[in-house]
Amino acid sequence: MLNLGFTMATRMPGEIDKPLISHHLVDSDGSLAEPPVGALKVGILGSGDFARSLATRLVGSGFSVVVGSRNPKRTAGLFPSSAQVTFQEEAVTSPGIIFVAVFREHYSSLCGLSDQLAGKILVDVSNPTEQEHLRHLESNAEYLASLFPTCTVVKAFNVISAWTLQAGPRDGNRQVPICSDQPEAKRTISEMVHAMGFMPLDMGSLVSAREVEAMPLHLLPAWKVPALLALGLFVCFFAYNFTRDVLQPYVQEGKNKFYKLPVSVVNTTLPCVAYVLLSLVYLPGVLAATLQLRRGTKYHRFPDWLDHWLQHRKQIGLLSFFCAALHALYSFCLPLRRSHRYDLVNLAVKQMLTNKSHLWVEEEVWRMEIYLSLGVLALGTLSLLAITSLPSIANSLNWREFSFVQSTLGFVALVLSTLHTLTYGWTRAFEESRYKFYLPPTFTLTLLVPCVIILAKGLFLLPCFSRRLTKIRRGWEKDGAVKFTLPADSILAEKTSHV
Ligand SMILES: NC(=O)C1=CN([C@@H]2O[C@H](COP(=O)(O)OP(=O)(O)OC[C@H]3O[C@@H](n4cnc5c(N)ncnc54)[C@H](OP(=O)(O)O)[C@@H]3O)[C@@H](O)[C@H]2O)C=CC1
Ligand SMILES: [Fe+3]
Repeated sequence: MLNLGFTMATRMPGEIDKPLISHHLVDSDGSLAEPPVGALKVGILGSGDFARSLATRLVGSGFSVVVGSRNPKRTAGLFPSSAQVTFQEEAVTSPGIIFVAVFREHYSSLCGLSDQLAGKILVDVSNPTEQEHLRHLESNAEYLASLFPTCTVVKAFNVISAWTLQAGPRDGNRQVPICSDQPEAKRTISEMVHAMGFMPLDMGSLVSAREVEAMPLHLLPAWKVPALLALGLFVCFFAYNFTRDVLQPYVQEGKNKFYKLPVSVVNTTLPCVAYVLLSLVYLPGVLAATLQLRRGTKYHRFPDWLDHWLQHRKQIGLLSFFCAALHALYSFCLPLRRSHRYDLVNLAVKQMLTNKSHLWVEEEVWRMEIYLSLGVLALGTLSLLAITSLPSIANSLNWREFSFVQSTLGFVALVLSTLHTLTYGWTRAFEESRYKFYLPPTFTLTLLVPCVIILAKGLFLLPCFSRRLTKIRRGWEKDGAVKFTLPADSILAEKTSHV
């Protein structure tokens, strides 16, 4: 392994995360200190945004930095004073590790340095654009390796932005995926990553570079389907509520109720979306358990659609929480609307005219008290679920605690939401006057799936089903014989074992 200089500390057993070199070498006045004499020398080719941030972080982490530029005079002033900025040829002579902070299309312009670079580690930090990624079959790192066959290429740091490097690891993404065909070189760069305060993540050989380079191109891939689902539900429920609450009074009675669109209709739509989404978090688990019960074994792959659905439960749950939180906020705003005040005043005037002094419907009062309380409890439970799904919190829970919160408390949230919806509806579902255009009140549409889930969960608790499910999940087959299994299948089955 390459020696990382005399500032290296000895690592104690178990201290995996402790950097071998003290990072953030900052003077008491906040400026970056000079690297210690004898510190490991690192070269950087390029003097752009990334090179500057990298040099700053490297100097701050105790490395000696030499930058290779085509025009050192122009760029020297932009780098920390302790970094040496010189011509490319001079910069690559002494360091054993060279960061290539130039774009792929300029790699070939570095070929003149092949002799000086021979035997050294080249760190490829580049990121392709989406078009480049599709256009080139080989990754940037593999291309660099093909141009410099006498060098060892390591892919690293491409997922870290120049800004994160500059600001320090505390403000950004700490993980740095690394891959190379040379384990020794990979280890050396991992040490550097540690020293700079980041966490190295071994991605294997250089073939993985394509995957590593694709990482920053993804735009929330796990959220695409859940977000589209939530949007689709929102559009459907909004259209339904618009037809019932705005279009119908306009067409049949000539009443203009379009003012309801921004707040009232949205607020009737949001709880429906939240409620259906929450049901969709628990429905695949019920389907998976039903499939296992029917097949009598867990060693059968679930259909692809069910597997994908199971994997997206967290995102669907978080979107459900988001809609529920918005519903709570909108509900707070309802009494603030001018239309609401007019309604109240009009009601008071109407009462006076009809000589009624005391308006108090005991049943309505109770209904509202109960459904508000249940709504607050449901939102509180959903908040707990959302908080525990954050990686930092989830990592601090053991498997049983996590399963209890996500499975048991999640189910409690579903039951509370169902009760909230039922008490909101109370007898409304059966009142003929509530059916407009022959369309039933919206909440009745949302009740079917959660009720099926609650019923199924109740059934699974019955001894005959629960015993059978336990047996299946522990690997006891219908005929008593344990079949040959693929590990992937059992992992998949385990994922649903907390249904
Ligand atoms: N900016 C960022 O946040 C991130 C950037 N990266 C990667 O880092 C690399 C550099 O990016 P960035 O610093 O932003 O880009 P810049 O355009 O700011 O810098 C590119 C540098 O390449 C050097 N260079 C060397 N040879 C040539 C040449 N023939 N033609 C033009 N320039 C040349 C230039 O330095 P000189 O003139 O001194 O020779 C120039 O400053 C890229 O591969 C990028 O994908 C990766 C992650 C994040
Ligand atoms: Fe509500």
